[in-house]
Amino acid sequence: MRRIKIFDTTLRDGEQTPGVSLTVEEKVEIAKQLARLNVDIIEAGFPISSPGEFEAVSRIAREVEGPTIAALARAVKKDIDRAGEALKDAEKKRIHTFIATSQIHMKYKLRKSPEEVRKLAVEAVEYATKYTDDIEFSAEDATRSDWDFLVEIYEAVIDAGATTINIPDTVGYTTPEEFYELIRYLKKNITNLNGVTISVHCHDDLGLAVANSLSAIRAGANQVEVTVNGIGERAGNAALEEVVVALDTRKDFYKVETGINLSEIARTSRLVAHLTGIEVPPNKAVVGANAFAHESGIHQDGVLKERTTYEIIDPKKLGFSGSKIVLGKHSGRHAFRKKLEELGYKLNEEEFERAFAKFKEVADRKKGITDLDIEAIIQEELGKGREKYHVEVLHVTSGKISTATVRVYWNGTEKIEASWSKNGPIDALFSAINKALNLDCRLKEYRVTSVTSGRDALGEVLVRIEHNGEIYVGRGLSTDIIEASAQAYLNAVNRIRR
Ligand SMILES: CC(=O)SCCNC(=O)CCNC(=O)[C@H](O)C(C)(C)COP(=O)(O)OP(=O)(O)OC[C@H]1O[C@@H](n2cnc3c(N)ncnc32)[C@H](O)[C@@H]1OP(=O)(O)O
Ligand SMILES: CC(C)C(=O)C(=O)O
Ligand SMILES: [Mg+2]
Repeated sequence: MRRIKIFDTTLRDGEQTPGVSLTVEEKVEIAKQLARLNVDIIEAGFPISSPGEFEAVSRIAREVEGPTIAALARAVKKDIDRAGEALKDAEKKRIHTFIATSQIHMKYKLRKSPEEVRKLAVEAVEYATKYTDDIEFSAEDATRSDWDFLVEIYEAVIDAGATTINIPDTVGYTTPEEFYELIRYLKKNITNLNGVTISVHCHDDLGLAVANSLSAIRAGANQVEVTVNGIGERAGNAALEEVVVALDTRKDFYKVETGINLSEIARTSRLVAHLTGIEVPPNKAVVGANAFAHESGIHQDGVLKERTTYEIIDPKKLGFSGSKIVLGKHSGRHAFRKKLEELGYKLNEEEFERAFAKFKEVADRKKGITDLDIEAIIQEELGKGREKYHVEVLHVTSGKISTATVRVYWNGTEKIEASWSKNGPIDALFSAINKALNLDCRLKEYRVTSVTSGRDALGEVLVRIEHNGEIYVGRGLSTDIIEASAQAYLNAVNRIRR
């Protein structure tokens, strides 16, 4: 099978993500992880850009074993010197030099003619041979450049010593079909390609970076430049994990392979998200929190019976713990039953149906159903009809000292009133209930969640109380948080005094 080289530019283009700046230590840590992931080339940075960047590239060159270490340089001697010096100690080193070739860039940014640009490119590559024989040349903004000018400049830099020619879609402008044609065109028309690596570098401005990279591979490119989690300038670069996992999953179609150690993908993604501060969106392919999560009943049923019904990638193969079944309003009985089994509940059919109906009712109002919610539903359903105590909140004041007065009913008719003052209204409320019931228990957890939005939002209160060493869960739901708290507390108390 044709081998595709993975050129990781997380530490160079990825660090160009607005708001991201990695310390030397952080860059070294990511580089070591990239080596464990087994990328072929690590673009460690752009040494001329700052002393810290120079130091980071030098440290990576010295400390990271395995991949080739690359450094970026404009087609400028002082940039190439800094890159060459920073790479000095690398076992395998590459200088990556570039210059823009599109009319827009040459005319407005560089203010140079195509002839001058070609000359600078050739001189840069020749100069870089002073430091290494592994030289990559990029024609920046290639996809908006004249195709025949590209052929001319790539031929010239290959003659000058370039061993990799990179075709960047710098502004994410191309499409899979057009990029395919461009790569074919270059392969057909560049006359001195013998053994030279064809690389692509795609940006995601139109959301096509991965598709364009895959299309280029089909057209014959044998190196892809990617970043972990797809971070990078503007909308980012082609995501390493998406390209690599697509090639692996659709090996039947692409018929190529990479050297990536797939089981390191989850760890690498988490490390890069953590150190850059750029969180992975939940719906992101391959590494998003939802990439292997199933919420709807039909899918959950399928996955529980046979994972591959709704999963084309095995999450464990990428270093994730496995698929997730997330309970929500779209879930069905199979998933609900599985969750009850996991939580250790054994319900008869009638209890199960009642609990399931209640679960659907709650899920309609609430975004995320947690294990605690399920526990509360089950306890409430199993205890239905056996509620001994009810509470009425008569009065609550809130201030420096808060006071609550409650009336607690039992056995339908008996009632007692009690008041208590404490620092906060909820504390006063729970103490008043304890007093009315002559109860000794401690509040271990108190949670309020808004289950709907707007001014009349329903608040759900969940309490865990401890009594004689046992934990009891209670749940209350109301538009009034005080009311919901009292209900939740009594709900737990009813379990104690069943
Ligand atoms: C598509 C890409 O991702 S390219 C990489 C982009 N990454 C970065 O720019 C990050 C690091 N960059 C930097 O730290 C700085 O821009 C430096 C150190 C490279 C240069 O800084 P400065 O000398 O202050 O120049 P500045 O960045 O303002 O302008 C860029 C200059 O380089 C020129 N230039 C841009 N690309 C190239 C190139 N590939 N080859 C030669 N010259 C170039 C520009 O025309 C401009 O020249 P001018 O000063 O004669 O007008
Ligand atoms: C330096 C080059 C390869 C680049 O990042 C781009 O063109 O996007
Ligand atoms: Mg780029």
